[in-house]
Amino acid sequence: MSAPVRVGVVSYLNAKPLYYRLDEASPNVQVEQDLPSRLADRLRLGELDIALIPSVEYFRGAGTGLGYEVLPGFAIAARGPVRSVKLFSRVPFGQIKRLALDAGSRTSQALTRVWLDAAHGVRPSRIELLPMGLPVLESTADAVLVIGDRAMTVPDAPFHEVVDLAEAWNEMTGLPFVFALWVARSGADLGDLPETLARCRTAGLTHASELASEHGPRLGLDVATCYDYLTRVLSYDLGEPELAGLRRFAQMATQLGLIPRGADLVFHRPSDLAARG
Ligand SMILES: C=C(O[C@@H]1C=C(C(=O)O)C=C[C@H]1O)C(=O)O
Repeated sequence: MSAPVRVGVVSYLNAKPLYYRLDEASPNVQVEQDLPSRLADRLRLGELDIALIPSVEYFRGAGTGLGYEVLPGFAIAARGPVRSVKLFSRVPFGQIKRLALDAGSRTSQALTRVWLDAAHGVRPSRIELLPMGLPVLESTADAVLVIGDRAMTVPDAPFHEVVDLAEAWNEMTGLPFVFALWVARSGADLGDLPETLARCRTAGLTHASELASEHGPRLGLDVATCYDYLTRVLSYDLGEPELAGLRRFAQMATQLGLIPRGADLVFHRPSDLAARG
């Protein structure tokens, strides 16, 4: 038997439908859960063959010649508010000088800077990481970006202004926002993994109520909220509207120097496509 395909998956609730029972569906995969930022680093180091990585990290890898390939048709995206990517600010957005960014994120880190620049003309002079272990309310930065499961339980009340960044993006551009993509290292032999992942996504969404009941209580969220989050708030397709959102984001992030110039989308082409004619 050939070596297992090393698959990195985001540990947050939002990604669960994309790899629903993947290890049962495919015996030759090794599934590893991690934070989005860590998955990006591990894919870059060659410790994984394919991973759900922050979309901005695809462009960084592609722009530095890593030979990354996007699996067509899949994404973690939102067409309106996403609920789990929020900027909590103690001062009016236009006055943010010191910004703390969730250490688990990469894409939303860039989105925060793109949005602050485009919507408020703000480029914070001091940018730091919000460590995973630090309670959000303990950060003394002017504003704090928080993503994923923990973002959904941070109260708004202690802050001056709070924004859902996917909603803000949609209001600014009229486009969906793409947070993460399945990205493979070029040359990785994925076998029939793309087809298996498509089946997992279908099964995951069919079993969204089971995922909501399993994870809601653990995360301190009610099951109906989780179900709504998985089935209505998030979208898992990479269609034309998502691609338009992704390209616009890449353009704006490039202008701010957050992505190298010339990074373009390259899609993974199944190895048996040519054989099928
Ligand atoms: C919507 C979210 O998407 C996540 C956000 C990411 C990022 O900001 O880099 C990466 C992966 C996604 O799972 C979230 O975690 O809340």
